[in-house]
Amino acid sequence: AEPVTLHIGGTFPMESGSGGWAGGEACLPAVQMALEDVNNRLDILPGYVLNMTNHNSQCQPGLAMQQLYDFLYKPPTKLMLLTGCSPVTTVIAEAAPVWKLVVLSYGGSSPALSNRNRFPTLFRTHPSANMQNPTRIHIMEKFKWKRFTILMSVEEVFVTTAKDLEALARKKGIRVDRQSFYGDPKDAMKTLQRQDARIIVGLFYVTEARKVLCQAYHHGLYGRRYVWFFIGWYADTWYYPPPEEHLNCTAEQMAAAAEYHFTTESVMLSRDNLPAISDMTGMQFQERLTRHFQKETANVGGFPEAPLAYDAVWALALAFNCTRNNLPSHIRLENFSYDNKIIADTLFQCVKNTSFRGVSGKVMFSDSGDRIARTQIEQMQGGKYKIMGYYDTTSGDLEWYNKEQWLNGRGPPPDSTVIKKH
Ligand SMILES: CC1(C)CO[C@@H](CC(=O)O)CN1
Repeated sequence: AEPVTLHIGGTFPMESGSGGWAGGEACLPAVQMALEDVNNRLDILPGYVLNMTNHNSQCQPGLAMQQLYDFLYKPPTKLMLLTGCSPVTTVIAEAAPVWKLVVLSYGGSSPALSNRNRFPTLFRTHPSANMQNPTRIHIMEKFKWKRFTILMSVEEVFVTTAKDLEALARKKGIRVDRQSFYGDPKDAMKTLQRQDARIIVGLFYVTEARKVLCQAYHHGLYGRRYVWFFIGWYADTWYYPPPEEHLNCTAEQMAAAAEYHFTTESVMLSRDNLPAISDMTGMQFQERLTRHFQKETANVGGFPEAPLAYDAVWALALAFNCTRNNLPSHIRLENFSYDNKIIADTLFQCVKNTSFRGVSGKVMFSDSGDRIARTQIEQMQGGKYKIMGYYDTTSGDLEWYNKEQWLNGRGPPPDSTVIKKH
């Protein structure tokens, strides 16, 4: 018999529009690869074939609303929606429950998306930006730093991340000061100097990071007595000053200020040699996806997040499979409609119980639908990032390689309030 088609909708930000994330360039091919792989598997959804209608959201919420309308009011009925960047995920995941739709986001990092009241049916294979906070606190404790300063740009994702970081620090008796800025960090940097800030966690996009680094150089806020934490998903050479940004720092000055800074980022590609459920290891997936592009993958939007997009389709397919096996005999998956509570509730439970080895690592969701992922810590040494270790939030274990370096080879700098032993 002909296989029955199950339809899904997907939005992909192919251009960054107003400075958003243009991750669709790599994530759309990754999703299409996953749909092909799942449809070729006889042991998953036998008798069914998955089909996706996709739109280019340009990371624009307004455009995404129009596309949601298109998904909903143009047949055929969709059983689930895939979304990319946070602003689009926010509007679609807030509306979706009205049509009893589950939303799976492969690119939403905003901590605000963990709100189960606003987004009751949202799950994301992309970790929340908050996932890095327990790691940052663990490192502060490891080096016995009792005080640090958050320097942040006032975008929502950084404001929410900073709030979570402060709350965690307070719980651990670590003092936190916070300096925020929008666009130009100059005044905030002057305040850091006045407050004798030594351990600084930076929360901003890469363009602001370069301005901060150049200001740090000119204010002398670097070297033996300072430790900077930057976000780890900037490009490896992010601190080279692009001429068009007119930073009044040379490459050497930027490199000097950047030396020995730490970064934290969520692990998005499994390093396991054990193959994932798709029979590929993370590396094999990456090699296969690279063949789709004629240019350097470092310049392909969303390439680091592609494993998350690939695994989102597997999570969706396994949840459909689970739903098929748990429906009452008189109801079939293809009977899904936007007011069918039994299928919607069964599907929600199946997604909630997701647990499989993906190319991005173990895929599991917390009660708020967040991706549970490990964090990677690196340090800039001699202009190159070196992996310092991994932190597993679930177990609280820090796998540390003892390769960190400090200026003049001595131990970590004091945070200027460490109670000196008399
Ligand atoms: C790590 C990054 C770049 C964080 O922003 C995500 C996009 C978003 O949250 O809108 C994509 N991944």
